[in-house]
This record gives sequence, structure tokens and C-alpha cells, in this order.
Amino acid sequence: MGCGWGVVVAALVVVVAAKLWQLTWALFWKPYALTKFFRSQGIRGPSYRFLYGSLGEIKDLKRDAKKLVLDSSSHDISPRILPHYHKWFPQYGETLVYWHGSLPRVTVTDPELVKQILSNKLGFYVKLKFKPSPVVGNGLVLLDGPLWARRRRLLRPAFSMEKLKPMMSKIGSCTLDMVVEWGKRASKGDQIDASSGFQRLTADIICHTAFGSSYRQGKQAFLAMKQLQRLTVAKLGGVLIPGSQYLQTPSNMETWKLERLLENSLMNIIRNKIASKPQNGGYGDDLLGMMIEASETTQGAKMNMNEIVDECKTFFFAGHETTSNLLTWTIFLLTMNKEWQQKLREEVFKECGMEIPDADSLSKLELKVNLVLLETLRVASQDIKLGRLDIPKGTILSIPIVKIHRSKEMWGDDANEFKPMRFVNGVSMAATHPNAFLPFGMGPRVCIGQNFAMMEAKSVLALLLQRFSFTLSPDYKHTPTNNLTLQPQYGLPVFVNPV
Ligand code: HEM
Repeated sequence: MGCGWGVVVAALVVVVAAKLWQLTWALFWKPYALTKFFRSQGIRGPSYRFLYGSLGEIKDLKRDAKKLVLDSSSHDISPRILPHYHKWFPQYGETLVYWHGSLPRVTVTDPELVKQILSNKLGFYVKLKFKPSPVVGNGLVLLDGPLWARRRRLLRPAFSMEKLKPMMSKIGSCTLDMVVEWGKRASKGDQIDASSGFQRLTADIICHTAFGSSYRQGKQAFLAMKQLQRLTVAKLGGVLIPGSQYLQTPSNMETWKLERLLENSLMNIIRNKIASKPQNGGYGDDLLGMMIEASETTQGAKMNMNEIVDECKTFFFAGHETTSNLLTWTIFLLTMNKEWQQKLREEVFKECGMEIPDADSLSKLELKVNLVLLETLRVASQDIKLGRLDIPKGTILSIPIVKIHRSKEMWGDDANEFKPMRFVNGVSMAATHPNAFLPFGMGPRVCIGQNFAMMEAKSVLALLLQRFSFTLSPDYKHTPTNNLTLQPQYGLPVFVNPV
């Protein structure tokens, strides 16, 4: 008996010792070994700090950066939104390694290497999974491998120009509702926060275009998703203590409640849509209808309910704030460059008059939009060779698009100036490298909603410029901030005047 207990205790000691060794290796020795490995290739960066890596320093730098108010005419926004890169690039060069907890993160700005990562033909690079990720679901944005390929093939038809054209009238009518509201406020001399206006407008547009007649239920699901997103952002940037996501904290309980609400609302919309399909008709012109249609008519397994729910979440997540920010920053730039505001308005009048633009007239608008900033993250799923660099499995590769878009080496000495004419000979000729312009990414995972977003942004802008001129309010503070997407921290107060 005594001998039996002795064996159990000895086994326990061995297991605990093995776990402790694993932990010490992962949190202590491995980062030091990797630091040496990266240094031997000339990749340097801030030293690893136990458990937190560089997160503590990044947090402090970001906290201080949030207090900065930039000069409105400055396009170099990196001191505010990427203060860590702003500090480290001059110190360590643009290919540097820093630490997300105990995981190494290598930045890549060389367009050739960026192209190699984003072309990703052999599946070496997989998406970084946000955890927890109730917001994006397991949709197209985060899937990898054969699951991603099948889903992309099923969804592609829904985003073809042909399918998108019928949505233009919905985009037009949503915008005109906003125009009426802005007109009323303009007549009282009120200033308008264009940023929150565009947030509401693009939410309306995505709910109408995604769910058609189920718009109201779609809006309820959308609002739950926005709250979930806020909770998720609050959790990002901290160290995730394993298991903490299962504790009954107020924030976790709020998250679970919203997840159930989002899930149930979306399931109801989908069930109703399937049940109310006319005998000889289709599911309708909205994105959800086209998605169900495509999943039934394409060869191979149908998309099941959970997959469709995941893709609805993806449309909300990927298709709302991105386009809203594009519109916000475009209006900001047009208030700073009045001659361009006038040029665009003249072009709109010439091609569309006072009509709601259709696909034809839109295609004639040469509106240039050059401020779209995103950071794309990928993870190496096995040891790989990137250019001359050896990248060990598990390294997170970070492509700071904001930095690439502002690089003087690639865009010239006027990189920080507003010069739409640099695109006059096409996107690939605007910089020294054809792939230096990456607002929608590139390669097989290029944004599937690119046409949708550009069509939406052009329609909204045309309708606004036909009716209003925009002047920046003296209350505006130039404080771009990163809430997953790039937004003005205190909104974009403008005065609108009828033209
Ligand atoms: C100005 C607006 C937009 C910008 C700047 C933008 C940007 C991007 C970028 C950079 C990626 C690639 C990420 C990567 O390489 O992993 C992406 C992917 C994606 N975008 Fe967009 N996007 C916009 C609008 C939209 C809209 C309106 C939708 C849908 C309604 C959408 C849906 C998606 C989806 C589903 C993906 C994942 C594609 C895949 O991985 O196969 N996006 N977007």
C-alpha cells in the first residue's frame, strides 16, 4: 500500500516537474534562444521581458501617444497610432523583432517580402486568431487552408459587380435619409460629427444590403455585435491568463449574453429567409440571399447554418467601420484641400448631374482616395525562408501598412503630402514598387468586399458633394486612433453648407 502511494507521488512529481520545465522553456529560455537566433541574422529589437515581452513598453508608449494632438496638416500619424514602431524603427531598423508576451513578432516593410507573405500560395502563413473572437466568428477573415478556399469560392459570386449593382439604389436611399438630417442641422448652423454620421450610415447600408427585408432584425444583431467588439477591444493588448475566459467575471458574462443575442438573432433571420422562399423564386438580391443561393447551387457540400451565421458576422465586422473610416478621412482631407473638394464636385456634376449615381456614372468618376490604413497580421505556421531571413515556426509577421504607405523611400519626399495626382498613371506606378499600395491587401486573400466598399464610398461621396460643401470646425482635434480600424478619437466636427 505504502509503495503504491509512493509511485503515485513520484509520478505526480515527474508530471509537475515536466510542466514547470515546459513553462520555464516557453517563458524564459525560448525567447532568449530566439533573440540570439534573430540577432545572428541582423534582426534586432527591444529586449524580451519575462511574461510581458514588449507589451508593457507598448502600453506605456500608447498611453502617452493618446495625449498627443497632431497638427491637422500632418499626414505622418505614426507617432500617435504606432508609437512603438515610431520609436524602434530608427533604433533597430524596419525589420525588427519584439515580443507579444513570449511570442516573437517580426515586422516586414520590404514590399518584395510583403508580396511573398501575402501571395502565400503554399499556405505557410496562417491568420493570427484573435482570442476571444466572438465578433468575427469563424468566417472568411480568419479561416485558413481548404476550409477558407471552399468558403471563398462560395462567397465570390455574391461580390461580383453584376450582383452588387442592384444594391446601389439602397445605398442611395440610405444616404438621402442622412442628407435630409444633415440639411436640417445645417439650416440651424449646427456643426455635424461626420464620423458618427458615417458610422450610422454604413451600419444602415450593410444591414439593408446584407439582410434586405429583415433589416430591423439585422440591425438588432448588428448592435449586439458592436457591443461585443467594444468588449473584445478592451481585452486586446493584455496578457491572456489561460482559463480566465471561462470565469464568471462581469465582462465575461456580458460577453456571453451578447453572443447568445447575436447568434439567436442571426439564426432567426436565416431560418425565416429559407422558410419564406417563393416556390419559383430566389432568395433575393441581398448578400444573405445570394450567400444561401450560392451555397445551394455550387457543387459540393452546402454551407450549414453555423457557417452562414459566421459569414454574416464577418460582413458586419469587415464591411462596416472600414468603409465608414474611408468616408470620414476622405471628408477630412477634402476640408483640408478645398481645391480638391471643388474639383471632385465639378466631376460629380459633370458625370451624374443631380441624379443618384448608377453603376455607369460611378465608373466615370475618377475620385482618388488615398488614406486607408490597416495593419495586417499573419503567423508563420512552419519554419520558413523569407527572402534571406530564416523565420522560425510560430513567429508572428506584422506588416505595418501605415508605415509602408508613408515611406519616403517608396513614395518620394512628398510621401506625407496629399497628392492624389500620384495615382494618375495607375496604382502600380504610384510608388517605386508596384505592391507598395495595400489598403485592401493583395494576393488570394485580397479584400472580397473591395468593389462593394469602393462603390459605396463613391456613391455616398457623390451624393454629398452634389448637395453640400464641407468646412472643418475649429473644434476638430487631429487625433487618429486605432480601434481595430483607424478613427478620429474625438470625431470629425464639420460645418456643412448647401451648394
Ligand atoms: C474601405 C473599406 C475596406 C477596406 C480598407 C478593407 C480592407 C481589407 C483588407 C486589407 C483585407 C485583407 C486582409 C488580409 O490580407 O488578410 C480584407 C479582407 C476582407 N474584407 Fe475587406 N475591406 C474593406 C471593406 C470590406 C467590405 C465592405 C466587406 C464586405 C461587405 C469586406 C469583407 C472582407 C472579407 C470577407 C475579407 C477576408 C477575405 C479573405 O480572407 O478571403 N471588406 N479587407
